[in-house]
Amino acid sequence: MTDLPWKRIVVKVGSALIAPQKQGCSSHYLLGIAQFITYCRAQGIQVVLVSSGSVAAGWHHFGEVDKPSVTVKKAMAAAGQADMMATWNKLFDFPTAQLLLTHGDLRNRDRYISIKDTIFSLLEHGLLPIINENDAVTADKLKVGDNDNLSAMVAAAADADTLIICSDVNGLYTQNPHENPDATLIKQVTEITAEIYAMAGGASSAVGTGGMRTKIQAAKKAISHGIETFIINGFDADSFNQLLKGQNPGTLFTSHEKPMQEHLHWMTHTSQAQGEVIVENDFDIDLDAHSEQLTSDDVVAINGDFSVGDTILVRKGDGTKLAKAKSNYSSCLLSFITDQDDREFASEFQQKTGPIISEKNIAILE
Ligand SMILES: Nc1ncnc2c1ncn2[C@@H]1O[C@H](COP(=O)(O)OP(=O)(O)O)[C@@H](O)[C@H]1O
Ligand SMILES: N[C@@H](CCC(=O)OP(=O)(O)O)C(=O)O
Repeated sequence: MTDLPWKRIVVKVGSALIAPQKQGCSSHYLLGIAQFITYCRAQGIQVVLVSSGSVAAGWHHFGEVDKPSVTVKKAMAAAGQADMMATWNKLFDFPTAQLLLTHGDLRNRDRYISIKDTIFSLLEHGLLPIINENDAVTADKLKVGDNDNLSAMVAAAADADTLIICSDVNGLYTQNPHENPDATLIKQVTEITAEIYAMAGGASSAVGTGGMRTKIQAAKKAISHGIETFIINGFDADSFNQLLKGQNPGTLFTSHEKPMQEHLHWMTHTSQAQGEVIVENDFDIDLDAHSEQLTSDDVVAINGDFSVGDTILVRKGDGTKLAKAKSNYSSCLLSFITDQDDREFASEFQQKTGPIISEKNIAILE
């Protein structure tokens, strides 16, 4: 064993490790993961567990179904979540706590802060937070949809330094290894390019969601927050031995040296724009340095209903996304000013009320 450099880690466990046969939970593969978590905690490393598997664990209660409806899947999740927690609890001799989240919770800044507080309080008091999406209640518009992206959002909220995604393959291959025997493992990724995305396909197992594609999205979110990300094979106990020796058992995504500021990261990767402000195609203000210069004169259209403080997307009419930002105006007030024929009145109004978006609350999009 080596001295591990981690202070706080998030371990994400895929469905295939929890309920491989869709016949309820099995502790077969979880034992090695639980030992790894227990060892890390004994070294003073704080651990958050993001566990998939509620749907797969609850599946067997619903007869022989191949493709369950959305409603049945929600019911499977409700049944399987309790079983999954009970299985984890049998493997730990310290207390755990369950958090079930939706994107609706994470994208609301107040609820996001509240989630952060809860995670930190659990960690301070020595509990292991076990997090999953609240599949039983969520709807399309409100869900993250996969636990890879959820684990990256959780890692950012927990201010973790490392995210370990335990899957059913050794890491990212040049192609899906189940479909292409010639695919080779990529050991390290320093930049997530279009080429990396092109390698990653969807899930091919009966229980996985998202496949490698959502793992790359998760890595992208995590590394921009300064969080190193591993994709490893959770079926192989040696993966955990290697991690404990400071080695890379799968694919390592190295983190950015200069992480984004916390609230800008949240705005870029977790919050969802409630509306859009469309500017002229020839708009050329450098929003990074001069966001306050954006005025109603530049705005050609406003889409959606948003309130003061909501996240908005600023984009050009041709579709180019410029920035996500916190709006200082409601959509209603902004439309009122933009529609004014008396431009002098509009200008004076904005001088008194302040800029549409402020410099400290803008995240420039690549
Ligand atoms: N380039 C790739 N490298 C590795 N696996 C890939 C790739 N493209 C697609 N996959 C698929 O992604 C799967 C892992 O994702 P998924 O089934 O969602 O598992 P998990 O439950 O661990 O999230 C692999 O089993 C494989 O079928
Ligand atoms: N929240 C779902 C899992 C969603 C998911 O992303 O699954 P997986 O690809 O196995 O990590 C569940 O508990 O069944």
